[in-house]
Amino acid sequence: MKQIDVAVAIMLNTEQQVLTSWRQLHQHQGGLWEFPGGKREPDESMFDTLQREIHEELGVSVETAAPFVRIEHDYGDKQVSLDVWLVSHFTGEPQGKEGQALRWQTIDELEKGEFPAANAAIIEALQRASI
Ligand SMILES: Nc1nc2c([nH]c(=O)n2[C@H]2C[C@H](O)[C@@H](COP(=O)(O)OP(=O)(O)OP(=O)(O)O)O2)c(=O)[nH]1
Ligand SMILES: [Mg+2]
Repeated sequence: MKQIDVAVAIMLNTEQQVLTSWRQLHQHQGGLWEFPGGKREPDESMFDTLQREIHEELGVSVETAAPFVRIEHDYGDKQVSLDVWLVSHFTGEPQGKEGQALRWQTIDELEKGEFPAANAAIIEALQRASI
């Protein structure tokens, strides 16, 4: 089974809110909210992927991040391995560089039903960790 490696960013602002981004309808799992990120390219480390994707999607630079949790999920049409990072420092103001809507929410406000199924485990881990 071929798994797709995905780097995913939990970006927090000074009010302890997390950034979520809307997945456009044409994308896999479109019409749902996500934590920003994307697929690893050959020869990249997961941290390289994280920095590249966050720069492409939001126009900001990830300075420091720590691995938080890894989630494997089978959607039937695609198998993903989500490498989730807690981004402790970034520079710049996030903007939807690909036309996607962005919003900031507290961890308590995150609703599993608004995200792809794999994200339920991420949201549980965040709520348990009380970051
Ligand atoms: N970025 C992101 N992807 C997620 C999340 N949850 C989840 O199941 N996924 C899945 C959906 C996709 O199958 C895959 C990530 O793909 P992506 O569409 O972000 O990849 P990408 O940025 O490289 O986009 P593209 O070049 O293929 O358009 O992981 C999440 O919270 N964030
Ligand atoms: Mg993406």
